[in-house]
Amino acid sequence: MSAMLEVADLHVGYGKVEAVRGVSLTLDKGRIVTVIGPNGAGKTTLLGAAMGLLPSRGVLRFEGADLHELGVEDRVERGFCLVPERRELFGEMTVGDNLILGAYSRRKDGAFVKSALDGVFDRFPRLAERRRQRADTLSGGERQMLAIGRALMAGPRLLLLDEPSLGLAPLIVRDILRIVATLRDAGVSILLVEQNARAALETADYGYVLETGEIALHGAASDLLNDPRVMATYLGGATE
Ligand SMILES: Nc1ncnc2c1ncn2[C@@H]1O[C@H](COP(=O)(O)OP(=O)(O)OP(=O)(O)O)[C@@H](O)[C@H]1O
Repeated sequence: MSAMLEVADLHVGYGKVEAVRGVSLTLDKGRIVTVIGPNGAGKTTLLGAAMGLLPSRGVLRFEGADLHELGVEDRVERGFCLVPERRELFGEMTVGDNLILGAYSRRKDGAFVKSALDGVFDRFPRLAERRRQRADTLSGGERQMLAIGRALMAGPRLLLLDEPSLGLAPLIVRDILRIVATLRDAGVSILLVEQNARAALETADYGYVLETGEIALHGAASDLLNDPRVMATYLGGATE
């Protein structure tokens, strides 16, 4: 089976500074692949290149098609959707209106928008309860749910998630990542970038460790959770 997303020897830089240096990874359809690593390792940069927000060189293919030939909108059309690290919600708009913006590319198809909205509200009852509330009145966890919900409004096939656990309490992180796992079970493929290595590896099928722009280690997520190097550096020294 060929990979849904194939990245090989990818280089991404800001001017002369190379932030991603020869990264290779693959993501098979219906899987959660996580990229873990410390602050500044290049995780966000990697997602930016995959989404087409940053120029890159190397192999970048989606279902066999060369992504370098596709702009951001083409990638969205093919089913890419990025949930950015800062969530980037419109605070003064209601929860419902933020969600509807997520279906912007299909805004003229009222039946699609309604059914997508119903789908998000089924998945996130908390957002349904707060649909008329301003987004800036939500808690951190609810904002992350809204950011993911807005991405789902576009009907994604590949979700790029940038640090969904950022700033959230451990119990909320668990809730959010449980939802991420249900999305995978519903057929959405997921590239999950995280600093919270344990939570990410407990959720993902496969993991890559990114250090200063290079893949230091990769393997089945369950193996990485028990890898002494990962344990020592990213999991606080021991498994629970
Ligand atoms: N706009 C930019 N201009 C110049 N350098 C940048 C820019 N954005 C990121 N960098 C640099 O690229 C490197 C990788 O940053 P990146 O944000 O991709 O890391 P990260 O692993 O996502 O870290 P974090 O968890 O802090 O977001 C860092 O050295 C960072 O300082």
